[in-house]
Amino acid sequence: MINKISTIWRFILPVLILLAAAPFVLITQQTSQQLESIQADADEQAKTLVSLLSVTDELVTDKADLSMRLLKEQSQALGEPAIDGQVNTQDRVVPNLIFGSTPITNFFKLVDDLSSLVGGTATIFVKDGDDFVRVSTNVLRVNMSRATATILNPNTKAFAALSLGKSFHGVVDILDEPYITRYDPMYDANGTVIGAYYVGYKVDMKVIRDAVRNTRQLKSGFAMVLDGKNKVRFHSAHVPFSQAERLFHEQPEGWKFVTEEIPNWGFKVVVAYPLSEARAIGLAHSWFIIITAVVLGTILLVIILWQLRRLVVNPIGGDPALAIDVVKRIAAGDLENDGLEAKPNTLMSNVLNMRQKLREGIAALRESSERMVLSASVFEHAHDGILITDVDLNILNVNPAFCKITGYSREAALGTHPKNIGFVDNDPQFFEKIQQESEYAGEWRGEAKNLNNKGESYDAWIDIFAVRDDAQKITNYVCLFSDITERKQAADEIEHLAFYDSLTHLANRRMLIDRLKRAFFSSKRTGKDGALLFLDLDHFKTLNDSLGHAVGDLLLQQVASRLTECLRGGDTVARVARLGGDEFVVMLEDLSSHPIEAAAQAEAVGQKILATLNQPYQLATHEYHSTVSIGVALFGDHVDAQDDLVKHADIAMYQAKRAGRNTMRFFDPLMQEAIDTRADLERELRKALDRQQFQLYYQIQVDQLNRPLGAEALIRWIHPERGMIPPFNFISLAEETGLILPIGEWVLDTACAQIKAWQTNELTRDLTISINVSAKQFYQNNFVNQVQAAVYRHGINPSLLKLELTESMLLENIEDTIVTMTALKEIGIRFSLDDFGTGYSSLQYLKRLPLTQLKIDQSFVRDIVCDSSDKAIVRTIIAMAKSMELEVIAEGVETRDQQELLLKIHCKQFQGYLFGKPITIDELDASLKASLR
Ligand SMILES: Nc1nc2c(ncn2[C@@H]2O[C@H](COP(=O)(O)O[C@H]3[C@@H](O)[C@H](n4cnc5c(=O)[nH]c(N)nc54)O[C@@H]3COP(=O)(O)O)[C@@H](O)[C@H]2O)c(=O)[nH]1
Repeated sequence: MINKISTIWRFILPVLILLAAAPFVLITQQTSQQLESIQADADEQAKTLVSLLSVTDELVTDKADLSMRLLKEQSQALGEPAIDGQVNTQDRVVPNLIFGSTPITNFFKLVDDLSSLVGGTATIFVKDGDDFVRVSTNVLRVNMSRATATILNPNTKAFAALSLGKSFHGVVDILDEPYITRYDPMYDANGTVIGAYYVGYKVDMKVIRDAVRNTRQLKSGFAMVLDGKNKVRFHSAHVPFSQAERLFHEQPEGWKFVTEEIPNWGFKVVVAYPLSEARAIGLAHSWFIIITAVVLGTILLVIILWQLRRLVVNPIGGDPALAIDVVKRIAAGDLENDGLEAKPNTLMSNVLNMRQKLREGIAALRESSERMVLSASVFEHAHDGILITDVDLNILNVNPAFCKITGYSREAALGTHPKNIGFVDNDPQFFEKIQQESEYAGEWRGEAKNLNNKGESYDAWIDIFAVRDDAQKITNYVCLFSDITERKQAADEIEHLAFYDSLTHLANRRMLIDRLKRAFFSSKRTGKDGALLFLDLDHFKTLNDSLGHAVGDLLLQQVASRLTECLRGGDTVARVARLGGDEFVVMLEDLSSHPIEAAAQAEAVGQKILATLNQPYQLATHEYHSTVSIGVALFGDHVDAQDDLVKHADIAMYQAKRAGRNTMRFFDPLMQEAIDTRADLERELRKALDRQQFQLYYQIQVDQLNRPLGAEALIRWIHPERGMIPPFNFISLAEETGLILPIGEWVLDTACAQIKAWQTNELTRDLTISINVSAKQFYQNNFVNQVQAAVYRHGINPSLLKLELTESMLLENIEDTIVTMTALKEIGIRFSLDDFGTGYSSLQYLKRLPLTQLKIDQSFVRDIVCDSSDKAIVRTIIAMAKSMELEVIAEGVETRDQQELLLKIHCKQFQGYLFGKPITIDELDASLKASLR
């Protein structure tokens, strides 16, 4: 229905109906008004005609009254009326009426005088029996003779009144002419009616007749005057008499008759008109109103339509009923797309948009609710534990699997922090890190050790991710986890079986090869060497054969555990494997990049193993003594395949067997020789300190005018057989063996003693001594105390002692370095940064070190004259030192050209062969004496 009739039409239709009905109502009303008006007009016409007659009546009646009075007065002037016998008149015998003595019959003077005086007619009647007979009259017959002896028509009202002794006043038709008459009874002296007086005036009907004749009611309507016998006396001229008479008598329905009675006369005035004409006139009158109403109505309708469209339909964007229908359907939950379209930016378009959005929203909600139901189901039934926290990691919800895995009830978990219920027990800072990192990553997964509610540890696979709101702000964390303890154990077991020896639980050959691959790769990347030690127990077969395999197995197990034990906590990374039988392999990584040093490190480990495995074994009830032969191959022995390295070590092991067992051999003979030499050197070095074979040489340091500033103390080993051994040949060995600590202490003490000696001489008391400090020495816990003790012991000015440190050693642990240097600086000790320019010092770090001096490495000085890049580096170092307010000393200055160039670029301190090689103190003192004098 709504679709069939639009709201506009539903609005317009009643208006149109009203507009259409209005003319009918108007016509009806107008016609009815017109009919009433015509009716009133007819009434008015009738009344006017009546009043005309009434006026005539009044005028004539007054005249008749006056005439009657005069007639009586004049009669009575003659005397009292009486009857005196009879008299004959016109052949009729009638009582003889006399006034006084005057007979009245045929006495005409009274009546004629009256007529001549006031007009009209007059008559005196005598009563004869019941009749009233005219005895004196000036009323004429048709033949113009006086109408004496005629009687008053007994059928008239006048006769009836007189018979009763009453007067009569009214219109009487006399000879078809209307007369206004007055009849008064005449009494004799006894009061008996003996006769009657009459006066009458013929009514002049001309005026009335003319008025009636000219009367026209509407077009066909007319007026007429009827007498008391309903005889038409006058009628409108435009209507024939017969028609007027017929219409009056027939009184047809289509005609309206208005009748007015004329009192006294018995006449009536009738105004008649056809109703059809009245209606036609009403209709004619209504046309203007109808047309006006239709025009105004149409204009009104157009305005209403225009405004309706402008104010309602256009903003709505369609039929309002349609919009209401759509809204109702939306309210009822019907959001189906019915293909409706609307102009943009209208209510309808917005409603349709809203419906579209609602539909999409509900679809999304439905989908999300389905997902939520699914999620809830997953949450409840998941085998993995799930916990949800707020942004501060307070637990908001946990699932049943959580309770099953952790043993904590839901109530116990809610509101608490995961770490309070044993999550990631292996990393106390874990959740802080997660929170810090989640801003960027938002997701973390991996293995962790958790504790259950009984405090038992279990392996968990944890997957944590952050949930963010629309503004990408983290609102929650969700943690999914599973207990992988059993899985891990099974995997570990499988791995163990695949990669480990079941008897000793050491790595097997497969594992060894795999680790070797990685170690090779790492060695190539870092440049650090590695070694493989191939171990074979001596005479193991004999043990097996004599005491049985079970005892043999016991030995193997104890060897394995001793190997593991003795290699734990060493300086190098060591991994132990059993290849089978009595063969073991030890892999060493991160050895020195220097082959000899690497070999020495490997040799040291080998020696340790030999010593460890040499200890007696308790094999069940048997005490047993075993030895081992070890073959060593270095990664640097030009092998690419891991198997080759194992073979090399195996070959070396056989060499050890051939050498008498219970010993170690290197695969490379040269290496073996170097190792042997080194071993000798170490033994010698250990004795050297006790035997005072060390001596300090001093190399002078000068200013820009070649004046002595001090000297660098450089150690020399004066070997009784090998002669003077330079520091290059033994310092690194001393560092590796730890002998550098007593050696360094000796250097410090000797240098302080020398400063003290110089302090006693005025010429040398301001000279400084620089000593080289190795990393091991510097990072001793008591190094600061050591220096301080030496300074106090010798009572020297600490500012004359300069410690030379290298960049690489300082940066090993910058924070500890700063602490140590600062403590020494507080004592008054000064620092020189040795070999400057060869390391990768960051300015940022250098700024934090309390340095006094930068020592430009001799490698830059060597070619400074011919190599522009060296010159640029040195210039930069000098500029940088200046900006940091540090002194600069150039070492290795051998030529005058080098010095001059360095002077030009503002280097003011020098050390090198140009000024003097390292020499004994005696030589230096002699030289100083000469130059300072
Ligand atoms: N921990 C300790 N280390 C020490 C000690 N004494 C020395 N050393 C370290 O040995 C390095 C080598 O010293 P050395 O062989 O004595 O060489 C020094 C000079 O002889 C040499 N030099 C000096 N001037 C010249 C030159 O003009 N030409 C040239 N070819 N060589 C020259 O330079 C070495 C001094 O170097 P530096 O120490 O960097 O100033 C030595 O570098 C120390 O690391 C010790 O007691 N303890």
